[in-house]
Amino acid sequence: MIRHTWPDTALPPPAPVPLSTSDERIPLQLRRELDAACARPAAQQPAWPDATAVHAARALLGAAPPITSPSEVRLLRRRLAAVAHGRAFVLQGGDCAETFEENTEEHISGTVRLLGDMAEELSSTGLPVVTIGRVAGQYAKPRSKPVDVLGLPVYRGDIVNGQDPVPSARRPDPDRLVRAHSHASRAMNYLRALRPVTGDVFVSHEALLLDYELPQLRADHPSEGGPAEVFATSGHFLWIGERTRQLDGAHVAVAALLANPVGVKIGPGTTAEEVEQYADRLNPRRVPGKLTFISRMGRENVGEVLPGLVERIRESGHPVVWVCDPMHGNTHESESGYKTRDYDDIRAEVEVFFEVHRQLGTHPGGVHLELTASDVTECLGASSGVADADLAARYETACDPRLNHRQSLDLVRVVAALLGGARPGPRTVREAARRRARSAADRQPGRPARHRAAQDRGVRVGRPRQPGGGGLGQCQRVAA
Ligand SMILES: O=C[C@H](O)[C@H](O)COP(=O)(O)O
Ligand SMILES: C=C(OP(=O)(O)O)C(=O)O
Repeated sequence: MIRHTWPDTALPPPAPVPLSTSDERIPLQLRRELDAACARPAAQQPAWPDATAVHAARALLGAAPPITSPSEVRLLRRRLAAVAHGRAFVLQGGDCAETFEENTEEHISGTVRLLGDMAEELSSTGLPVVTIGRVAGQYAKPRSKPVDVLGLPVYRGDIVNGQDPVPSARRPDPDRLVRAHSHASRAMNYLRALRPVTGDVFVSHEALLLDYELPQLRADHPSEGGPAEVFATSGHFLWIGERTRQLDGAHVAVAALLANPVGVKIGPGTTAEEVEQYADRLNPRRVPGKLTFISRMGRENVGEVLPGLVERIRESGHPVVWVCDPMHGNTHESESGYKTRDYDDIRAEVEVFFEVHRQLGTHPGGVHLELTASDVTECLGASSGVADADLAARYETACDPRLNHRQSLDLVRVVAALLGGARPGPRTVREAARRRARSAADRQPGRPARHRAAQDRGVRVGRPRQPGGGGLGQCQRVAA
């Protein structure tokens, strides 16, 4: 195998481009707070080779028309508030990595149609669905390693560099920041045109690249009066990824100043203290719908880790939205060498997520999926029966494996059935209240509440107690 050496790797790393925002449209006090936020360490930023070009790109982004508007973002905030109160459900999905090449009518309408079909299935439970695409801005990818198997700098999404495995393509190019904005604007424009047939589709992406996000901040005053709010106009909903959620980092500090609803991806290493700190930092005024936790634990960990986090937040009284991303904790390499995910693992993580919320009397607020309407072969299993030997046929993702059309519909039927079962009707509301009362009683020394509830349902949460049974962390079905 040829190992390429990227020409710039021999040079000292370029000086970081200052991230401060000097946009005078933002009130001075907020600008100062943003500057302080940006002075914190920011993980996963590209080593742009040319600082002048980055400044030029930022100036263009600062002058460009916004992709989303404050009024749309406020509408989403209200919808997510309903989710936080248990009265609606979030369906968030789309490509792992959008590409400029696939920013086409066919691709976008395919995703929107699929999300629409899935939303319809979910709304048969009686709960309104808040549909949020990973669309119109999902161009940046955090990576586990800086170089790939060929020794080339990794692909970091079309907003940074190209996929081709050659050194010139992998060089970060600041002009791509501007191209990303123009692709996102076009996608958003088309989504607005589709609105009459598909209802509201809000857009979201990982707020990873601060050089993209900061120039697009704009201030707006609520119509009912009150102080100016700062909006990220690159999307409606932005999330902080598992790799950039450092509590002392720039991503959390910047997100804390935004009026947009924000999400935090939380993996299996997340502690109860951390989730409470995210809630205190990102939503100090406890506005329902402002903060979403996107749990991406993996099938093996979700039953062990998630209950403690949900309990802590429930006890803190923070009105968060809980969403399950069953994709990112279930990635593995197939025998044939493809990065893949097994439908059974994805489904199992969703089931445990619902079970945890059922036991704790909290609302399983949504799912976050990497999917495409195309008939790709990237994830294994489900009714389309994709096997390892099939992966090569249509493995087209730019980064992580997505559910294809059939797999997405298979999964949403499972989610709808779980949601139908979890929906609080009059009886289950009383039951939830009883459970909460029991839980208070169980805080006295003795069995933890969730273990008692688990026994009631034939489901065990937490580590198995049998000698030699260590290592299994997920909820386990036990013989009834
Ligand atoms: O989508 C998520 C991450 O960007 C992706 O899983 C990272 O992939 P890697 O571990 O191959 O770098
Ligand atoms: C990178 C992603 O996820 P995570 O941060 O959870 O790994 C993603 O959703 O694209």
